[in-house]
Amino acid sequence: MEPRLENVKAVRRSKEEKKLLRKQIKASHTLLKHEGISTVSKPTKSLVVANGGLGNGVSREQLQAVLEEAGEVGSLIMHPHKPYALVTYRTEVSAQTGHVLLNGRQLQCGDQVVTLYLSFVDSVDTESGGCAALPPGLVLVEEFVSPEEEVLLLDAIDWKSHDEEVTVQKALKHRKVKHYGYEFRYDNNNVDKDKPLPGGLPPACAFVLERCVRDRHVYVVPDQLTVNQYQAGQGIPPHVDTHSAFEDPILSLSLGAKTVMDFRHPNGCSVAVVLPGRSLLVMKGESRYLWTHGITPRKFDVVPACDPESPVALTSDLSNYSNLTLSRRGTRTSLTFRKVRRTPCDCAHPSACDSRQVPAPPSPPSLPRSRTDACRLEAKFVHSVYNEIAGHFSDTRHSPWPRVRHFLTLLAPGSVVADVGSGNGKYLGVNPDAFAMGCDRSTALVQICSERGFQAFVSDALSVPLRSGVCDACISIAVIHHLSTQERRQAAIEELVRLLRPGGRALIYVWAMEQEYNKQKSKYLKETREQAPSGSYTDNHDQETKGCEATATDSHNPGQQYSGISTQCSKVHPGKDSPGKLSVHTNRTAFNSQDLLVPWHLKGEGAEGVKKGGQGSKMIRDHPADTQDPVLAPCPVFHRFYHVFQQGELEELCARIIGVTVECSYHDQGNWCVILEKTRD
Ligand SMILES: O=C(O)CCC(=O)C(=O)O
Ligand SMILES: [Fe+2]
Repeated sequence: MEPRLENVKAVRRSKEEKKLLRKQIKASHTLLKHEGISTVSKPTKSLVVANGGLGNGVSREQLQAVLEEAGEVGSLIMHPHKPYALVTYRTEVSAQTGHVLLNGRQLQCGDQVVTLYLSFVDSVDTESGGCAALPPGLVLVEEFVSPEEEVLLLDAIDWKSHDEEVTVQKALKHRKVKHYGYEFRYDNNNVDKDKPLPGGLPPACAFVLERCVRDRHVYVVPDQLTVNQYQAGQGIPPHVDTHSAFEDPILSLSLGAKTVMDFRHPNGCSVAVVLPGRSLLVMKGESRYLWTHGITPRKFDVVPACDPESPVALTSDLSNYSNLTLSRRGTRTSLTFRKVRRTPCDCAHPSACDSRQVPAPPSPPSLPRSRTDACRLEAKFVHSVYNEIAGHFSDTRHSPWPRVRHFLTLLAPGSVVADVGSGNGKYLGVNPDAFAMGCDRSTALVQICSERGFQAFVSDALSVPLRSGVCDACISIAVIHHLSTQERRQAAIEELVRLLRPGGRALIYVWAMEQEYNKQKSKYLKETREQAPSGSYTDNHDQETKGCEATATDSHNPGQQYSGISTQCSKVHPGKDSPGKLSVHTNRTAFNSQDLLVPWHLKGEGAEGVKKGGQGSKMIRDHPADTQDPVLAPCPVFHRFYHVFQQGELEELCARIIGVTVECSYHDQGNWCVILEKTRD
């Protein structure tokens, strides 16, 4: 009996080990795919700890303690929201011990358990970023009021009448809001300027206002106050305070627990600002008019680890930091003081200004009649739009489409692949054995590729700066439909063919006019607004569905700020009045013309949290952007030009090109696709 038992035990152990190894390999594939981190098999001093990130709810202290079981830790890098950490031990022996000892280790993080998987990496960049610049015009004044004054101010807020109005359930879900001076109406994002509230501002606030004037933060005394009280887990969606409602600047006094406020430029650049209790935030100029501000609803913030409990204001783009930790949120009350505006806003940011949007709608563009027209149309309705929406666009693009992945994974090791129109680079890491280069017309998207560790450069799809015949394969996914004439669409395919060596293959995807094929509706049509609420993104086949969709708020939000930004056509309505003009497509409906403008509703940071939580990476799940929140985030609308392809059109275009054969063509979730082979030079 003895030996048999021993045998069973041995088999069991090795099964567990095998399972662990499988999971570890899977984790390192995920790291490569989503984070661009390559692991190596030979031992080094550095390890990537999958699932050991701040994004998994693991705190720095907790992870450090576990890692030190294996030896002395030289550096530990934990980036905000990421599902991994990077550790460098003092010696390779310690790293090897850590690799053996800690693989599969389970950590209790709040009410969830995470399992760590460790793999060696070649080296770790230990650069710790400094403080990022604040958005222009933003000033943070620490210790603006004393602890005694803080108590006095908090006592002066009368929540009683507020609490009677809201049900317990609502109060639990949302931050508490109370207005003084004038009511701020969330239905039209404006104030009733002719209906001042009785009682004005609480007298207890007078000293704050005097101090603000004394210190020249404002020149005109504010006459409106909004008090927001946030419990841990509550937030405010990203928004710009309506230009036509309030003057510049806006002052926000933070009382109680500190929080992190996120500022975001329309180009996607974001800065997280730690607001300590008793500090005054002055939003002026660009930071007041152009950048959105918001607080992501979550229970922990990621803050620099140096002194997380200190009230010192640390303003930074947290993604530059390596030395970060989690800080539990508490109750924060903010007093936002504003001056009601009596004349239309004449700020320097008309693209974001609701006062500027009353004039007649700008005329929609027509289909181009010349090469110059086409370039102009694409510059305005494709290139500049992708630059403006790059951050949000990238947030909605994570999973490679299976058939594109399949094409890439079949390539022989060492193959050279060009992804022409690589977007955020989601295909560049799919086949680690191939050498993939990305290029895109959008500088902002190329920047995102580089940040993810991919090779990418800025290039027009019609003239890629690579030698002819250098590629074994090319992909062009959701790119050619953005070209506005047939000549240019054909030229884009010719350019792919030029890059291929004889025998090389290209995979092309374009959006299909036929969104229903073989009696099957594409996901784009199937996902109704209710199924895809604002900010809820899942990534799948349909290229242009997540994010360009109209959201539930659109139709109920007459006060929504349409910026139209670069496109200037957010109020374009096609049809009878504008013959020959491009029509604006209604998202998630069938196409009724081949050449059209497709709206993209730019969302802020709130959506990001949802996306990250939904990636299966065990990230802390930020509360989904709260569509019920009374503050409606202004949602600028951009329009992108598309030529949707009819059945057979893509093949026909390929057939015009000499030295090419179409190997196969298919319909894939609302796209027409071909694989072509270059038969000769
Ligand atoms: O809580 C804060 O500091 C900001 C509040 C705010 O942005 C607003 O009420 O518009
Ligand atoms: Fe605000």
